[in-house]
Amino acid sequence: MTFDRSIKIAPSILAADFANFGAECEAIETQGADWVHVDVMDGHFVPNISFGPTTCAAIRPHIKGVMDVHLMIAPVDPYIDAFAKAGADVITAHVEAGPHIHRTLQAIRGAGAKAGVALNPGTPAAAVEHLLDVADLVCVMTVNPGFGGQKFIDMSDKIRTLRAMIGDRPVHIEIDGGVDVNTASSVAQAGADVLVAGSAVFRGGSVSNPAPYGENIRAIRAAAEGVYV
Ligand SMILES: O=C(CO)[C@H](O)[C@H](O)COP(=O)(O)O
Ligand SMILES: [Fe+2]
Repeated sequence: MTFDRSIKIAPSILAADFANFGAECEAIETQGADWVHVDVMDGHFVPNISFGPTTCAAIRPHIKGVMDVHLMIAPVDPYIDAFAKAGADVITAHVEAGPHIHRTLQAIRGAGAKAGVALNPGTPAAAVEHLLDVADLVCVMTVNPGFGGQKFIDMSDKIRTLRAMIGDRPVHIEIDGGVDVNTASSVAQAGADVLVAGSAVFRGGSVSNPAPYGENIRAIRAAAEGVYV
C-alpha cells in the first residue's frame, strides 16, 4: 500500500447483500471502488453484530485492492492476529475500545497491517494527538457506530483540527457514516481523503445490476473533488 492523499472511495459492505459478499466486493471494485470497507461489530462495543475474521478471510480472495477492516469490538488486542491473517491491509481500532490504544496500534503494525484509530463523534481530536507516529489512518466517525444508513453528523471542525495536527505525516483521514453526494464535499474540503459510504453506494444496484454502484461512486467522488455531475 503506497501513501497518497487523493480522494479514495471505500464502499462499506455493511450495505451489501450479506448472502453474496464475494460477488458484491468484485462488483464494487469493477465499478470503481478504491478500498473495500469491512465493518466488524461485536454486540458489546456497539449494539449490533455483523461478522468476524472468518468472513474477512472468505472475502479476501474477492478483493484485489485494499481491505479496510473497521473493528467495532472491545477488547481488540486478542483478535489482531486473526484479522491480519485474514488479509486485512488496514485494521482500525476505536480509541474508546480500551485503555491501551497506543499498544494496540503498535500490535497492529507488528502483525503486518496498517494501523487505524477511530474516534466516535463525542471524542475530541486531541485523543489522537500522541498517537500520530504509530498510526497510518485516523477515522472520524460521522455517525454513532453500529448501524449503516444513519444521518450524517457534521464533524468538519474536528477534521480540520486533525488535518493541521497531522501536518506532513503520511496519515490518512477517513470519514465514516452518512457520506453521500451532499456531505462528501464538506468532509473533503476539511481535509479527508478516504470516504466510506455504504448505503449511498449500494443504493439502486445489485450484483446482477451493478451499474448504479458505479454511478453512485462517481457522483460521490465528483462531489468530493469539487466537480459536480
Ligand atoms: O462503521 C459503520 C457504522 O458503524 C459503517 O461503515 C457506516 O455506517 C457506513 O454506512 P453508511 O454510509 O450507510 O452510513
Ligand atoms: Fe465503518
